[in-house]
Amino acid sequence: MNAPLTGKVALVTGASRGIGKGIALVLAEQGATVYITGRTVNEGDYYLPGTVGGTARECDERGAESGGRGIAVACDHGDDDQVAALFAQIDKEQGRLDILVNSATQLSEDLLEPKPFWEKPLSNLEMWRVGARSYYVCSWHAAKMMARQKSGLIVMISGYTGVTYTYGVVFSATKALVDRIARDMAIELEPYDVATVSLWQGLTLTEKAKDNLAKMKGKMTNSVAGQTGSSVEHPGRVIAALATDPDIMDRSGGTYITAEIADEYGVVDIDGSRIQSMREKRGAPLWQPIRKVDYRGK
Ligand SMILES: NC(=O)c1ccc[n+]([C@@H]2O[C@H](COP(=O)([O-])OP(=O)(O)OC[C@H]3O[C@@H](n4cnc5c(N)ncnc54)[C@H](O)[C@@H]3O)[C@@H](O)[C@H]2O)c1
Repeated sequence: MNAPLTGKVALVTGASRGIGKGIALVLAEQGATVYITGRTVNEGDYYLPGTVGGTARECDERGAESGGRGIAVACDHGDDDQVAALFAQIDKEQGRLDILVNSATQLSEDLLEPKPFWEKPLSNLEMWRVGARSYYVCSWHAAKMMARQKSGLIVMISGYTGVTYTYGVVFSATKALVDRIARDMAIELEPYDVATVSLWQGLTLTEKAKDNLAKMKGKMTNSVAGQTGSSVEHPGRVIAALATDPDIMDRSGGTYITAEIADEYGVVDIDGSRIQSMREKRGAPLWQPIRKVDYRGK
């Protein structure tokens, strides 16, 4: 029963499907109690696949040996009151929070349409509301609990798009913003031994990504060409390694390429394969994530 994350409490936002779901499953398998959010209200079959209840059930199954489990909470991350209620619930039920993974992002339907920004609707700014602002709001709540307990890890799921042009102006700016939020939060959280990191995730074979790749067949954009992609669980394995690293504070405030940090921890994908970083694969030296630096006034 003594798994690496036994006794730890985690929250993974946007985990009814996609990367959030993959991360939740790994954290539960490694022993954590994982709160899972998504907007889906499960009327009828609570455990419907593709809903928060469905992920919670899979977490229970994956945590059968380690004592890990999933707790589903319907929460729209665009609604501050719902998010406040979520954190009040975690505090009441667990009294602590060890890991926050910000993953919920409301991608626009026209994300892949190659139109300039002024020809896309202003509603695309939803990606800032649920994808950047929402990362800040959850981190704000989590920081209160983590500073109180003097430990914790806050993870931003970000991407190379923080420094590259990918899928247009709004999407790229979303990732640049969350990278920067993680860097500055780290400075203020350092006295409390709470770490923040932003992870540049490469192509990940979510349900949606597989669908998009099928649609794009034969007309691959520069941003995805040549990538093989990882499973949705690979980033979860990396986050579990970060969460159990006794020297995690040395990394706090940094932006890391998930594939590169996986190599540092000896983490492989579920099929045993090593995931290659896009930077390595395509020799793109300008894609420099910023590792931990103290840039205060320097
Ligand atoms: N898939 C990739 O290849 C890839 C690569 C790099 C980075 N990322 C990043 O990973 C993160 C997750 O992306 P994904 O590919 O898993 O997306 P996805 O669309 O498959 O999953 C998004 C999840 O967020 C939830 N969500 C969306 N809006 C919400 C809201 N308002 N409230 C609560 N939950 C909400 C959805 O229900 C879903 O569970 C995003 O930040 C994305 O930019 C993805």
